[in-house]
Amino acid sequence: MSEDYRRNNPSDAIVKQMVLIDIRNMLQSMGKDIKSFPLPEIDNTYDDACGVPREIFEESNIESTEDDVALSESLNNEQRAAYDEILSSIDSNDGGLFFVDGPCGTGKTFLYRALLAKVRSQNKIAVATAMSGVAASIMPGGRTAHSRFKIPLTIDSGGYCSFTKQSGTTTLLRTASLIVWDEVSMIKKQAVEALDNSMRNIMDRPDLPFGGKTVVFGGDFRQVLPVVKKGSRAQIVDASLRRSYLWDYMRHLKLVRNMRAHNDPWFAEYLLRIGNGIEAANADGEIRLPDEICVPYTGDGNDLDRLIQCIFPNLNENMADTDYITSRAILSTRNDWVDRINMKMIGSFQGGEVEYHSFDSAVDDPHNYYPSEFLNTLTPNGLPPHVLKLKVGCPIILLRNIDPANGLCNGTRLVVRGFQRNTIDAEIVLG
Ligand SMILES: Nc1ncnc2c1ncn2[C@@H]1O[C@H](COP(=O)(O)OP(=O)(O)OP(=O)(O)O)[C@@H](O)[C@H]1O
Repeated sequence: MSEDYRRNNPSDAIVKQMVLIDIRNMLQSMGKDIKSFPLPEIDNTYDDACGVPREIFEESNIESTEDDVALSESLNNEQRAAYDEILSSIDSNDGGLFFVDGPCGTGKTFLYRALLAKVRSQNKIAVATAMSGVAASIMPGGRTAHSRFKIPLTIDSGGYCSFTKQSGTTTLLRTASLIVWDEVSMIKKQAVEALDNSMRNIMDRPDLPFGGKTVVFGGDFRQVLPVVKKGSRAQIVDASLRRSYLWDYMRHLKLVRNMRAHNDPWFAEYLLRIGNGIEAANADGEIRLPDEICVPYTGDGNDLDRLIQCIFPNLNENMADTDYITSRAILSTRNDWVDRINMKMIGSFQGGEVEYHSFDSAVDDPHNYYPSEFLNTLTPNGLPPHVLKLKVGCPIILLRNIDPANGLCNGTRLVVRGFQRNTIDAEIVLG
């Protein structure tokens, strides 16, 4: 970080201040305060935000590209109707809630991008969020909803977001003309209701949903629903936004035409049949995948190698090609399988291997019930394995929101370019 600043600034003191300001901003975006760390005092003279809350400063500096501004000209009829309706709600005083309802590939993201560009080109603030970091990162200025709205990780009905009335988040949300929240079908209704409660409060309009803002939700209930640990089907459905009191306030904007289908119409229709529950299934509700999209299982011990060979053919000739690396992926349902597949894949890459080890120890464990050998075998969500093996050129995925404003958020895909003792040099390739 300091090296970047040093190029334009010979003074050590100024470089130090600029780095401290960056660290403060990153900590702020994670909901932390630099004052709780033993770091030198900050001199705000070097802060380019000049006292404007960081959230507003960043949002007002998002510049829409020419391509994004031009998107509105190529909307299809359904997208155009939704676009016009949402824009006219922004101009009204009482806002409105919208749910963009479309199966995968019907151009929901395309529509959000067109809306965000239009609103920002009028020098208004548009806040773009999604449930996952990956979906957030394909919208300009996108953030995960949890980090943007400070939604508590566990939340009951009637809860509130954890920003205060004096915070930068409050100023941002009060000023915003449009809020977009994608993948809301995957989020628990209590999280959306918490934002509703907080918005009614900060806007001082307790009788209007979201305090009279224009909020565009999007998602597809045919895809993934909220996670309810050990929840039954009924509990999962009950946790979804469709069961919220807010659902009835939403104007439903349907997108039906599949804009991705021209690449692979058969697959688009197949996914739609599964999502709509009309694909043939056996008595246990299981669907048989057609042979032409399967790598057959033989049980001879080489199945995983065959799968890797099929998805990543000629890996070593193509490993420098970022398009090749990022346009394919092997997904797995369990973390221990992900680790096994990763180990095999790393073995297939050319070049020297570097190993990073975690430091696992249990706090307050005087009888050593949790020895580090045991802790090292655990594969919890969101943490890398105890032994992380990497090679230059291999793809990696970020598991934390380190610097969302600069594209480093949970789900960003990168390619390893080099190694330091405690850090990895990597280049963002997607997200
Ligand atoms: N009006 C349009 N004109 C041209 N291309 C479009 C249009 N709308 C969408 N597309 C293209 O169709 C593809 C799918 O669109 P998009 O990603 O917005 O769909 P989505 O509904 O968000 O899909 P998913 O639910 O899978 O995320 C993209 O390549 C997008 O650029």
